[in-house]
Amino acid sequence: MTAVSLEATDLTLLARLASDLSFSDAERRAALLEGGSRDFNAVPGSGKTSLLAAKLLLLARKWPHATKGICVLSHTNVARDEIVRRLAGTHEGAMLLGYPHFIGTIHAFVNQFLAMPVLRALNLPVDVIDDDVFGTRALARLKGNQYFTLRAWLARQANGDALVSQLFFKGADLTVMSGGGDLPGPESKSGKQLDDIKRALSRAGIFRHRDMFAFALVALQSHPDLLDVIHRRFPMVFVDEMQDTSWEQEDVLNRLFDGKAVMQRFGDVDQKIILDDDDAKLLTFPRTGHGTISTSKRFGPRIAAAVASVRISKQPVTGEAPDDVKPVLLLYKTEDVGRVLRHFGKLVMDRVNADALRDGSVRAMCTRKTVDGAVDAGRHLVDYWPAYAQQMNSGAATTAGAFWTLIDQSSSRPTAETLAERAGEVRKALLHVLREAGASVVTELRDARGLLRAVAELHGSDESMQALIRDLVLDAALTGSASARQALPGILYQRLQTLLPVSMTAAVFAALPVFAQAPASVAAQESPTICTVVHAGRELSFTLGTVAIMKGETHLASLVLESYGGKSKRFDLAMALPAIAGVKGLGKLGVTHEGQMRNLYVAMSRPTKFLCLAANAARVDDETCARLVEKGWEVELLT
Ligand SMILES: Nc1ncnc2c1ncn2[C@@H]1O[C@H](COP(=O)(O)OP(=O)(O)OP(=O)(O)O)[C@@H](O)[C@H]1O
Repeated sequence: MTAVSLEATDLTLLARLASDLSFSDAERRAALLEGGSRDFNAVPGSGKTSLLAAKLLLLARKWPHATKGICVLSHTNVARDEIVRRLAGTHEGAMLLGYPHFIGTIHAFVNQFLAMPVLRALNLPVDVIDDDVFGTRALARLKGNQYFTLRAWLARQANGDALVSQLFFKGADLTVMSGGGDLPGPESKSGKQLDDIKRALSRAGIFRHRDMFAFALVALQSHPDLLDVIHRRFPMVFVDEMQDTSWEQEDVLNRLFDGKAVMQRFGDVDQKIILDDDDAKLLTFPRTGHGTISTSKRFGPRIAAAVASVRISKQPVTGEAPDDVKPVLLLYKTEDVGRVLRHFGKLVMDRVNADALRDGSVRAMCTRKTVDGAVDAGRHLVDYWPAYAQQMNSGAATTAGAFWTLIDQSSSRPTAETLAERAGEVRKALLHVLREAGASVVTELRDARGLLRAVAELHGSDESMQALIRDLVLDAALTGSASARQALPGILYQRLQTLLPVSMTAAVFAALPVFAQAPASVAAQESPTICTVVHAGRELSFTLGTVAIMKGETHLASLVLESYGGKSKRFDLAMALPAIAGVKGLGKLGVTHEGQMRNLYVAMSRPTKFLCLAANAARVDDETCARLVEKGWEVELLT
């Protein structure tokens, strides 16, 4: 190995190279000075990425090799860009931005050094590597006549579409598997047809991201010398956001570098919220003897204490930032759930001045977009902000009620002049339905004008669609009464069936949110992801979304909305609040409950200044509220 070590005297340079950051504590100094392979588990807001960038700046100054480089791997382009931004600011750092070094995502690294060369050798073209494109193309291919048997089999499965759209290659023998569930036996006719779809799309150059890790294993098996070439090229390897690494990815990295190069991995195992990895038990981060960074530069002691109380590993979290705003527990009655976001906006404006708001972000987060459960609100984002449903329809401009509004206009007997307009409204209504049902015929449609053409392209004729539109425009009996409206989803299911996903049953179709009546609280023009509040002569707009989307962010003020775990059958904040208040610990948790706590841990650790938790008043007891107040919280009932 020809790695480079840093010494204590090197650290003095950081006052010049990274003057906005402080590394004076023993934990950060140990991480900077570590010269061997080691993991570092660090709390939210500890500055993992900037610490790594600072370390790289120091290493760059001492790097002696012309043909060997440092390899820096992240999961997201955001983390990569943050590292590059810091390095580009100094002459020393800029030297790491080109050959022989590599700074990029794990995917980019695996593609460049392993998968692409092997795909070329196998004569497989690469047109697109994208999970969504693959899914759309796989479902479109399934419509072909030759897949009749497979369609019949899929129609009997609850997860038919997911099985087809998530086909991937696993291992060096390129076994076809699916992220959507177990496939039928490889010797069965359906199994062979699924295999056929996957391999046909590969020949057309259409892949999913995880396929690249299987091709990486092919590369290593067919060219074992590659192992030596790569670890000799990169004697030092740094991995950021290690908790988001799947076993497929870690396995490739271990084969390449473990025991051969200095490998230092940074992350926070308690922030692992993406749990779709069957092999998660094999993951090794953080390894025994790992280093720790327990102080957060993002938030102060009260937020730190709350964050620590839901940390699954039970390791301490210390908040070093100022602590001048009390956290708030906002309680709401079930009927007031739709007012929570706007009230939070007022709380923020009461506590933070306009200048500070200009420089920092305000966000509202919920673990769940939507979830079933016959329990009181708030279960998910749509309970708090019904317009969010539009966001979930992958760009479809559907609000609950939009379908009925469009259909209503067409049911009042049209005159000849308005006939074309009415047909247009019905086309839009049908587009909403088909989008929400996940019909592949509309995935590439930008608006309803192309609907007939798309249907004609798929089926050779648009006659039945034309007839349906005509009937909906002219036949008031289909839409004109309450009983007709009740029957309409069933009729549409029959008449649209050849366009619907094979696995869609009549019951699932009739329960699509598009057929729900508009809740009175949804203003037609409400944005799906932005809440705007006017209060005391000021206006504040803030974004709402899932915790998964906002992980890694730093906010000025964050609202964490209670959510329901469909499988766990428990509300996350109802579970966590007694622990946050210090009434009792979290106790023994199942896997799904732990997942809920990890999401809360990520969400509650975003703000620098103001943390607000919102929960249904009926689920929080008096003792919890009283103990929170003792700990310096405000508890407010939304009235
Ligand atoms: N060494 C440091 N000295 C002073 N401030 C720091 C330091 N490191 C980070 N910060 C500040 O702390 C905040 C959080 O940093 P950052 O987002 O990099 O943390 P993180 O470890 O990536 O957090 P998370 O794991 O929650 O995504 C930022 O505002 C950043 O400017």
